[in-house]
Amino acid sequence: LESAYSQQGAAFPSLDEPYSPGPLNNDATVAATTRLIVAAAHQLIATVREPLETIHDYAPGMYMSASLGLVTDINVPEVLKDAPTGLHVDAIAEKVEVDSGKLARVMRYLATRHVFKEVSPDVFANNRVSSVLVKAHPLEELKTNKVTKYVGATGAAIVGHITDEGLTSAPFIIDYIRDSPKDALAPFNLAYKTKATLWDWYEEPGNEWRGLRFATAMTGGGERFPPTIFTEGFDWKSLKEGSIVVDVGGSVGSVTFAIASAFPHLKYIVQDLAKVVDDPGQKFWQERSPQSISSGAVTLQAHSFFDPQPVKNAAVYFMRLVLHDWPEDTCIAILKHLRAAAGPSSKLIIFDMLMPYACPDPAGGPPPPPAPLLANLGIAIGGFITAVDLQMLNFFNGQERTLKQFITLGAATGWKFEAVNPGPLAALVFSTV
Ligand SMILES: C[S@@+](CC[C@H](N)C(=O)[O-])C[C@H]1O[C@@H](n2cnc3c(N)ncnc32)[C@H](O)[C@@H]1O
Repeated sequence: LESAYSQQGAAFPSLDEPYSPGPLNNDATVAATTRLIVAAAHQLIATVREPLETIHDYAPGMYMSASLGLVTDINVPEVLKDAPTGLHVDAIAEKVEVDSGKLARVMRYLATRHVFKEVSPDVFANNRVSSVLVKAHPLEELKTNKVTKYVGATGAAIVGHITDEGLTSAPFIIDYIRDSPKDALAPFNLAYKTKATLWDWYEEPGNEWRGLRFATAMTGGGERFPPTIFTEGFDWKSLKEGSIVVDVGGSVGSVTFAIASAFPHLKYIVQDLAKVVDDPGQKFWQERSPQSISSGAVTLQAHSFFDPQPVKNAAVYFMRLVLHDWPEDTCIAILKHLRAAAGPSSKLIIFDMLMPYACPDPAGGPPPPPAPLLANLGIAIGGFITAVDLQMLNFFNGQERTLKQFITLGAATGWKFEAVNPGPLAALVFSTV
């Protein structure tokens, strides 16, 4: 890593400095090397550590969620943004209006795990990790305006979503799996005593700001994946001028933005629930590319994918990270609506993660990493996917699926599997049978 950086005339970024995207941010070799180091370091820790110590580290994982949730909610990274040498916890506590002694304990818990730096006793500064939680508005606005608080701050929005409705629901995973309660869609429904899906719950009075936060989190979730996954996952150039591409459950349309920027000869329709396309959706495009909307190149359309698909015979229907939100029977309903609207040459593209086993897959797959590393590189690759998988269970009884499970879903709904472009987010291409 050091030599790759020095070839660029840059030093490897320091953990003590706030994050800024370096010259090798999207470099595939650097990313692969980083993953190997992370997987090896984590496996080494598990190997050498006393097992009880490992368990004592894992079991209280909820304190990490609670601590991250607190500092994000009360805007600590924002307060530290303009104090590169750090601030005494008394000064931080005064600005964020909480008890200083308790805040110091949370800050030390996090600094011990490399989120913030304890520069000297009780003096804390942002580091590379905590700095990604800085929000996009002045502190006074953050304190008073819950609705706009997370807008434009994807890292904070992801943490907010996970450590608020996610953390509240997670303990109910135990009851949900052990007792299989018949009338609960997911652990979330047990926790909040509601029959509403998370999406409907976001529309209830008092929760709208959480829905908005989720939309911001999704934009950030999307930025995690290089745009080449979408632009190279399918041969968009082969489509005729003016062909229609539908982004189903597209949220604000961040994938469409990546594809439309590279392939302006196509017409795009981003569909999502009215709340999403009308507000954050319009804002997203007004900020990035208002001419795409005014020229008609991109249309935002309120549509539920449980209703018949209004755009018939599109060249492509695609979905990113939609099917993982839903259990099998619901995915089948969504895919059948698309199949009913499809024409003979329509394609379906599913951008979703493929669940990798922690052991070699007897059915094949990419070459395994060097022994004795786990086949899914442990926390370096499998860590994120298995966490999102449990998150999908937590909120929706959804799941991350293996390639075989996607092919089966397609076959059950009239979509024939054609090809897969693997990667951090796979692009699975289907055609009509
Ligand atoms: C996990 S997000 C993915 C968003 C987007 N595809 C992306 O990758 O940025 C799932 C999306 O499904 C949308 N959604 C939920 N229920 C829906 C429905 N019945 N019809 C259309 N969209 C829906 C949500 O509003 C949310 O934007």
